[in-house]
Amino acid sequence: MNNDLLDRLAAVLNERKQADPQSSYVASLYAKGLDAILKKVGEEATETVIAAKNADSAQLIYEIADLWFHTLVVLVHQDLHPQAVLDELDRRFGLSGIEEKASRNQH
Ligand SMILES: N=c1c2ncn([C@@H]3O[C@H](COP(=O)(O)OP(=O)(O)OP(=O)(O)O)[C@@H](O)[C@H]3O)c2ncn1[C@@H]1O[C@H](COP(=O)(O)O)[C@@H](O)[C@H]1O
Repeated sequence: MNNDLLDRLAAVLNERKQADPQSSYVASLYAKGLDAILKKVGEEATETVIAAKNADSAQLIYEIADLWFHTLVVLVHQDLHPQAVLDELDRRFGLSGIEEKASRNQH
């Protein structure tokens, strides 16, 4: 998922806070509240586990897309931007030193 896609998706998810729940899936989730959104995250996580155990690659990609999507809905619902998660991953990657080792090996 590149940053541009995350930015555009986060902008749409924010806009849906003002949308009609009858016409938008995301607005309908917001209207149901945090517990309903978290229930979807749990369901998608379970479906991800099942797809992986079945070694079904296409289904696994589909379910992880659903899982990532619903975790993005949680972030935006909590007024957080997905960039904060990328920053945290970036920080951990930097701490691991893998980036430096890889660049050293190229020389
Ligand atoms: N990326 C997604 C996306 N991924 C998954 N989903 C929805 O997430 C749900 C996944 O639930 P399930 O797998 O349980 O399938 P389901 O049986 O249809 O779901 P339920 O009836 O149990 O809720 C489905 O209803 C999918 O349509 C998504 N809905 C919307 N988006 C994006 O969000 C944007 C805003 O969506 P709207 O709010 O609908 O305009 C869209 O432009 C899309 O880019």
